[in-house]
Amino acid sequence: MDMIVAESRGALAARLAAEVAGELRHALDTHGRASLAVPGGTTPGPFLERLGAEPLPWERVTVTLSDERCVPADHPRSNYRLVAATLLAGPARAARLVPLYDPALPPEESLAVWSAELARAVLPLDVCVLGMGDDLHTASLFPGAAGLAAALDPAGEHPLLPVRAPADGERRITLTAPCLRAAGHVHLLIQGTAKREALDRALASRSVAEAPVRVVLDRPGRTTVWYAD
Ligand SMILES: O=C(O)[C@H](O)[C@@H](O)[C@H](O)[C@H](O)COP(=O)(O)O
Repeated sequence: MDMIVAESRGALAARLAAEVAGELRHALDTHGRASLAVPGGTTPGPFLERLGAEPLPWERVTVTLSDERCVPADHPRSNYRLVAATLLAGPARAARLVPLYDPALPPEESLAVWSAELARAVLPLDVCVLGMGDDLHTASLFPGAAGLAAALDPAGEHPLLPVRAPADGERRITLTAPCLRAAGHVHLLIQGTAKREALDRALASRSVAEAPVRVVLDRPGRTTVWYAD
């Protein structure tokens, strides 16, 4: 795991956007298309906006989410809504955004439909940008979550699984650990001393169940942590 510390949160967003754009360009040059997963939450907005302004052939890029709350796409908590409003607000609007959840379908059918679409058109991810919580979750792989063991299973064959966030029981859909670990490049975007301290706890932890973010940390040269105070 490599770590880059930026002098400000603005510089962090700009530097990560340039790095991810370069990795997408490499994927496009190598196999004609590129796939990217991005997180929701309160941190990634400036990064997503900077990336979306990059001059790429976005019509050949497929974007999806690291996880999704089980809410309609126009709901304030929707990650799809966040990404559509930031990353896809400019030149990147030509990209295809693949959701992880369709409230119009029964949950099992929604999971099957989008799992199949990820397998057909998105996976393996060329680039995966993730966030992290102070509780050491990433995507929606929350410690103590109902469904966590199946989502962490290294032999698991599902790219997507349902979980419930332990704090409030919110239903979520998450990319699973094998799916995250198969990504070409993983970038963990964190800000603030509380998350810096949480990262230290994750690195010291010996339990993936207690520190799910570990599923992407032990990847020398393929995972980079991006941090600013
Ligand atoms: O749906 C989500 O909430 C995200 O995908 C989640 O994994 C997020 O990255 C972390 O919870 C950090 O969130 P903040 O950026 O808000 O701290």
